[in-house]
Amino acid sequence: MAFSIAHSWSSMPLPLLQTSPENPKPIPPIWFPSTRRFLRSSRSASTVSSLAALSCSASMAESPVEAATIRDICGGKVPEHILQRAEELGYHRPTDVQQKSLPVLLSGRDCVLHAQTGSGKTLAYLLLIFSVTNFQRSAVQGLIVVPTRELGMQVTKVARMLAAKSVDSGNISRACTIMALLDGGMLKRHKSWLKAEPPEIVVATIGSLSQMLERHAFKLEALRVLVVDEVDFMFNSSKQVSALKKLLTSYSTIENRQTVFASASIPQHNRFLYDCIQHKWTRSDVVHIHVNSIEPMPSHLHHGFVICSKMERLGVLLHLIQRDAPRSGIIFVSEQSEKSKKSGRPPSAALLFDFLKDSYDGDLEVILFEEDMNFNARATSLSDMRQRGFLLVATDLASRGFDLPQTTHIYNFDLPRTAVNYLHRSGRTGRLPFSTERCSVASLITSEERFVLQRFENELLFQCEALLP
Ligand SMILES: Nc1ncnc2c1ncn2[C@@H]1O[C@H](COP(=O)(O)OP(=O)(O)OP(=O)(O)O)[C@@H](O)[C@H]1O
Repeated sequence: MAFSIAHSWSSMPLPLLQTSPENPKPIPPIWFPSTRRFLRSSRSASTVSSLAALSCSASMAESPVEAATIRDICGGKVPEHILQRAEELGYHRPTDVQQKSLPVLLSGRDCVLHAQTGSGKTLAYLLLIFSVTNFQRSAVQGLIVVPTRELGMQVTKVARMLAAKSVDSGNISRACTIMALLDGGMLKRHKSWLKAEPPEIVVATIGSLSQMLERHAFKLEALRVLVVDEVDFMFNSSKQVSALKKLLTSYSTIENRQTVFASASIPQHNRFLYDCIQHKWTRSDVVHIHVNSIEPMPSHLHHGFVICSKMERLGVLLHLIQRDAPRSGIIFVSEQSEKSKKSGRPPSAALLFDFLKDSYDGDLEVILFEEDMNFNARATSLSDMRQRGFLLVATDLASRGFDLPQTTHIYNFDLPRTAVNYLHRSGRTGRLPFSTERCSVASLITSEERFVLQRFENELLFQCEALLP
C-alpha cells in the first residue's frame, strides 16, 4: 500500500526530536512509514545521527543575527540592482523570518521556512533565488511551486517587481525573465517560449509544471533553487502530492539543487523534517527555521465570536460589517458539498454574495471568489480587489497566500473545518509586518459549534471573545 503523507502527518505518533542543546531529550525510536512501526535497528541508528545533525542546525537558526537592514544581510550576495529595487519597494528592515533565514539560505543550506502568515517568507526565498541566478544564462535556475494560480500570479508579480531593472554586464543588457506557468494559462504558448528561450525563473502550479516536464518542454538540469510554497497544503492535497514527489526526486535531485519549503503551518513539523531526509526531498542537514513557535498567529489580531442560529446569520453578519466599517474585509464560506452540487442548489458563497449585493449599502465593492468560477472570472475579481476597498465573499481558495494588506476584517460565516484553516483564513489580515494596527477575525457560530472554536483556541493558542450580547 502506498504510504500517504497526508495520513501520516495527521495521525502517526511522532517521536520528538532534540531541538536545543540546553533542553536535551533522549532521541526516541524512529517511526518507519514503510513498515509502519518504530525501529531501533542499525538503520535507525544512522537516521538518529542525521537527526542529531538536523537539531544542531535548528538551534543554529535560532541564534539571533545582528543585522540592521536587508542590505546588511544580503550585500555582496544578492545583486546590487535587486537590492536597490527592494529598497525602492520599501523593503529596508528585515522581518523576523528574513533576519533569521537569509543568512542560512544564502549559505546554501536547504531550509524549511516556518513562520506566521504575513511574515515575509516570499521576499526571503526570492532574494535567495536572485542571489544564485546567472542573468546571462538562458536556463531555468529558480523554480517556485505554488498550490493555486492566484498565489502564483502574486509571487510572479513580486519577483518581476524586484527584477524590474535590466542588468548591465559590459555591453550586454539583459533583463531577468520570469515565467508564470499556472493552471488556466496558455500552455501551448508557454511551451514554445520555454523551448525557444527558457526563462531564468519559473513560478508554477504543479499540474502545469508536470505537463511541461512530461512533454519535455524544458529540463531542470540548470536548476539551483527549488521552492515549494504552502508545502503542508501541497502534501495534503491528493491531487498534487504524487506530482510533487516526482518533482522532488525524479525531475531534479537534492545533489543539484537547494530546496526550500515554506508555510505558516507545518503540522507535526519534526515528522515532516524526518520525512524530508528519509525520502531525499532535502539534504540531511536541512535547517528548520521556526519563527514565533509559541505564537502561531500574529499577536495584533483580535478574535471574536457571535452565537446565533443559522437563520439569523445573514442579519448578524450585516450588522457586524456595518458596525466595524472595515477598510476591506473577507467573508469566508464553506465550499459547496458534492451532494449539494448534485441537488442543483446554488453554492452558499453565491447566495451570500447576492444577499450582500442587495443589502449592504456601504462604500466597499462586494466581490465573489470561489472554485466554481472560471479562471477569467477569478482574475477579474482579483483585479477589482486591487482597485478599491472590497468585501470579498470567498471559499478557502482565498485562504492561502493571498496578500491583500488593506484587509482589516475577516468574517467566518461558516467555521473552517480545521485549526490550520482557521490560521490561514485569519492570516489574510494583519499583513503589514511592522504595523500594530488591530485587525479582527469574527466567527459566526451556533451554540453547538462553540466547542469547535474552543478547540481551535487551544490548538492555536489564542483567545476568542463574545462580540455581541
Ligand atoms: N522587509 C519587509 N518590509 C516591509 N514589508 C514587507 C517586508 N517583507 C515583506 N513585506 C510585506 O509583508 C506582506 C506579507 O509578506 P508575504 O506575502 O511574503 O508573507 P508570507 O510570510 O508569505 O505569508 P503567508 O504565509 O500568508 O503566505 C507583503 O505585503 C509584503 O510586501
